[in-house]
Amino acid sequence: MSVTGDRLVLSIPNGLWLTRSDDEMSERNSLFDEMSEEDDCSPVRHNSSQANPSGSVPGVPARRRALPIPGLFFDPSVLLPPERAVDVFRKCIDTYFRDDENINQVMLFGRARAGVKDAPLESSPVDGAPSHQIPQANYGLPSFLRSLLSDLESLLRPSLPPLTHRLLFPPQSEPSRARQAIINLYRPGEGISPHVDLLSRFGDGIIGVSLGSGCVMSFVKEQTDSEAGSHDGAGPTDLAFEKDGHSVRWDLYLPERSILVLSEEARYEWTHGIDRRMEDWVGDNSEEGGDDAICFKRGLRMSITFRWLLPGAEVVGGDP
Ligand SMILES: O=C(O)CCC(=O)C(=O)O
Ligand SMILES: [Fe+2]
Repeated sequence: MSVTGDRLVLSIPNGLWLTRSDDEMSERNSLFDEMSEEDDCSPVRHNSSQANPSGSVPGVPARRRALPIPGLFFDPSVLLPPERAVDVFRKCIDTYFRDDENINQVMLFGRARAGVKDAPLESSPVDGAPSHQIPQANYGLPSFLRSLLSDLESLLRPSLPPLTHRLLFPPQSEPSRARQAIINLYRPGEGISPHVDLLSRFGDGIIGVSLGSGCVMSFVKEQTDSEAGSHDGAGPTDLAFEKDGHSVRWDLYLPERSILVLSEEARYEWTHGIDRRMEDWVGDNSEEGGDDAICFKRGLRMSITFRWLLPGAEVVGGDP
């Protein structure tokens, strides 16, 4: 692990926990799982009621559109423009991952806004104000991530409830907050164990961007005895929904360039994780009730996740 200015770079051998020296050892942060065996899906289409000819267990096909989980926002039609996605992906690879294939995670820290005293002198004048008085959005993050956040702010505005949008992109009048960007790189076959993002470190309102390749993300919620009993046999009929006695699970396909927002119940009460697989079975775009699935082989995937650091948690990477 090394700290360079506002940048904390962690080198994590595949399959090991990201370990910390503080009390968060007991909570999950980012555990990458790697497949030990090669798996493959040769056919492009698959009927979910049949066995997968490659011999792997396809499970239920994942869903492609928003899940009925309060606080989870996902619109498959809201995508980063292709050139922006390629640009950010390349920039991250070149800057953080090119020289060491063992690095699969990088954390960066910034502020939603620099206060007057923190604002860098070189910020460009806006509305005629002297440059040293201009609060700068996402100060501390590299410029390509600041631009990405600005794109996300515009892209998400029409599809998010205003309060959720405000949670992610607070107005200038609100006190400055520390933001973390975590960049995860997944080679095909790798995943991340089901987890809830650290409760002691991160606040509400998480944005995740998928780049390079899609993958299925699974959401699981443990049920109380009364919930388990009351829904007996009456869960959603959607194929991507699974329920056993004690938990419910939804699988959502995140295509490359897509954007996921987790807040409230989705952030606090559901785990999210990515199974380690070489391919994903995804429901086709036909109307509800169709059980055809399409196999997507996983490629090199990068996710960029933006989260709020709780007060006091900023010290992790040094205060910008
Ligand atoms: O790769 C992703 O999209 C999720 C990453 C994640 O959940 C995390 O780093 O906490
Ligand atoms: Fe997470």
